[in-house]
Amino acid sequence: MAEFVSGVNLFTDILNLIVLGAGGYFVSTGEIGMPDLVAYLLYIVYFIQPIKKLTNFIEQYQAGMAGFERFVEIMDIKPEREDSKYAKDLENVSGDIAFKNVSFNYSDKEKVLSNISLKIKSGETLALVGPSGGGKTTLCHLLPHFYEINHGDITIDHKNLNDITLKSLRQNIGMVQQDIFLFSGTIRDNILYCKGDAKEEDIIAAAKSANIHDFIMSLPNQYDTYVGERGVKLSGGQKQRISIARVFLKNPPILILDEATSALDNESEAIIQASLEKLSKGRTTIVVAHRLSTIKNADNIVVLTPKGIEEEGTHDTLMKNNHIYTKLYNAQFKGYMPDTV
Ligand SMILES: Nc1ncnc2c1ncn2[C@@H]1O[C@H](COP(=O)(O)OP(=O)(O)OP(=O)(O)O)[C@@H](O)[C@H]1O
Repeated sequence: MAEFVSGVNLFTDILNLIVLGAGGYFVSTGEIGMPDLVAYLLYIVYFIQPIKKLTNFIEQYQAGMAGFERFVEIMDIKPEREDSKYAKDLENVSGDIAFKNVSFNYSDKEKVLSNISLKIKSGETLALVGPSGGGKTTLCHLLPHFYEINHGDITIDHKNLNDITLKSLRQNIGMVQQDIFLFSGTIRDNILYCKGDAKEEDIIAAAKSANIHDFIMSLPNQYDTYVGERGVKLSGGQKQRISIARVFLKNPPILILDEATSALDNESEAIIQASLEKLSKGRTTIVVAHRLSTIKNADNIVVLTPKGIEEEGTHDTLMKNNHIYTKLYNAQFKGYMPDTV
């Protein structure tokens, strides 16, 4: 299709040149007069240019859809799974979460998570830390049922994920991920994605809570500003804050924050951290933390390594243990590297 579109655009460009060239030639030889030339120009404007606009529209639509499908893949489709006939909607969620002896692997080759058990009480924050590849993101992705586990149970409010309709499950979970997806459209469209019927004042309140409203108002078209290839270019921090506004608007009782590893400048990081703290208030939150400074106040910190859960407790308890967490912490704050993690 893309080849067809660019082929049509090339064709209309050549047609424009031929018509203009021929018009110029016949005017210069005196064979046609000005009225004919005007007719030629009208032909270009009314016939050829609309074809071009249409093909450009198709091109933009395709680019937008490709990105949109990637996003939907994350929140809606992965994997294609039918609800069981006993599945019920998750309603009035309080947000108690439990993983009981959960094992999971992507393929037959190696187990990514083996016999993981943990609990998160309603409204509390659990932080996952540990070396790269330990399975932190994977564990988060099991909660919205992106994958089927091989063994064990995952429950929300004591209801097994298998007995909850996928749609209602995901309506109750908000995610702020490392890879932020904004689709081609306006800033308003992007904030509205999870709640299409939201009122204007709610959109603005969400943007204010995500510390992005003032920036949006500084743009010439404000909330109607286009983002994406043909729109305004946004920094990583600004995109992150728009994705946070989206979750504020959705207002789910359960939150998954997979902290971005990419370097944000200190100012952006502080602003984003402040809005994430506000977002997680009163919600059951799982946070994957790479910067340990952000999770000192978490109710529970789990150290996940390829061996499984190696340590668990509050920041103070884990520092007293003087084991893996202490080494990770000291590596970040005192500048020396751990030798065993
Ligand atoms: N979609 C996937 N398909 C196959 N293997 C995967 C997939 N995603 C992750 N893995 C593998 O699973 C293991 C755990 O990865 P995961 O991303 O969960 O770790 P992590 O602790 O979140 O790492 P990081 O701190 O680098 O984000 C790794 O060996 C990784 O290569």
